[in-house]
Amino acid sequence: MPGQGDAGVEARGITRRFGPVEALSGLDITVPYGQVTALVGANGAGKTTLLLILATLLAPDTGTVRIAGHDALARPAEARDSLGWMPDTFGVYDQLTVDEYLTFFADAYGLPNDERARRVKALLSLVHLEDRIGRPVHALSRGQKQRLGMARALVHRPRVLLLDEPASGLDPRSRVELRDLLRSLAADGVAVLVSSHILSELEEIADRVVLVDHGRTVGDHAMAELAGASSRVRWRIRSLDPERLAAALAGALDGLPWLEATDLPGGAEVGPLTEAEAAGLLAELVKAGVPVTGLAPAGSALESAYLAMTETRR
Ligand SMILES: Nc1ncnc2c1ncn2[C@@H]1O[C@H](COP(=O)(O)OP(=O)(O)OP(=O)(O)O)[C@@H](O)[C@H]1O
Repeated sequence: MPGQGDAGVEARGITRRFGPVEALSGLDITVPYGQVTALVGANGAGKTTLLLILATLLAPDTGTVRIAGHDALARPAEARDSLGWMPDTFGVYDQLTVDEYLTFFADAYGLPNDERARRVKALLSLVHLEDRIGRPVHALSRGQKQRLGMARALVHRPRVLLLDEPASGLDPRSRVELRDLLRSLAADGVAVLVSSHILSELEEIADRVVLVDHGRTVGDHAMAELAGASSRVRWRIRSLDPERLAAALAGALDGLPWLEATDLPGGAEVGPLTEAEAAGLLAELVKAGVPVTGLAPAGSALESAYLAMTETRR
């Protein structure tokens, strides 16, 4: 899909205050076309504030924002034509039916009359809500509303898609479908930016991750690069004799003072340890006669990168 500008989103030096709170303090972000970029950070890090600014719904105090090549601050209407926005909470219009709701937005985006009905039907089928046609929006469940919100964001075939916690109300099947949908949009050339706290899920969706902390970008990594990083992670140990494992780990804790161990059914979780440290611990356990049946990283590479970032910033 031909895009304007080098990337879907290019924002530089964004600052935004709310009274005494500096929500964003010089944040930079680039969201390339054809990729899913994950926006990750602790509660209050500034993710929603950033997404609202990129969606042209909130003005920054300083900085520049380009959406599909358009200056979003000087020409917000042009930027809006190029972007789809899915907020974390669903808006109003509860009295409309599901199809009236989408038709309203198709109309607002200036879709030609003869295309509107077809587009609405195709979108409802895309988010598996065809059987809700004619039903009021207020009768939808939270997850169904999320899916309708996704359809709304796609009405005008945007080249840039911004999603704030899109998976939060979804059941497991809908999450898988959301993942597939975002991957296929990226494959079509759309620049997708998605914020979420569900790191394991993002790892399967995203090509890149931008880590935000206290209103600043503190990391920008390709997911493949993170997977190869040898950072300390937590490890899950399975044992035929969990009690002996717990006793042996209690001994090991003296030699590895930073190590924390948590009992799990049938084993324990320990960490943070590098791969080499985990192998060393395993050798100690085997030497102590503990029947170990499994040793595997407990979290994802993204989770490790995130924990490493927040560990140093506490
Ligand atoms: N309208 C507002 N008025 C005052 N303070 C605000 C407002 N919006 C955000 N803030 C503050 O700005 C900071 C960043 O908030 P933001 O909602 O962007 O964080 P977030 O990363 O999206 O958090 P979460 O993961 O909890 O959704 C927080 O300290 C928040 O309290």
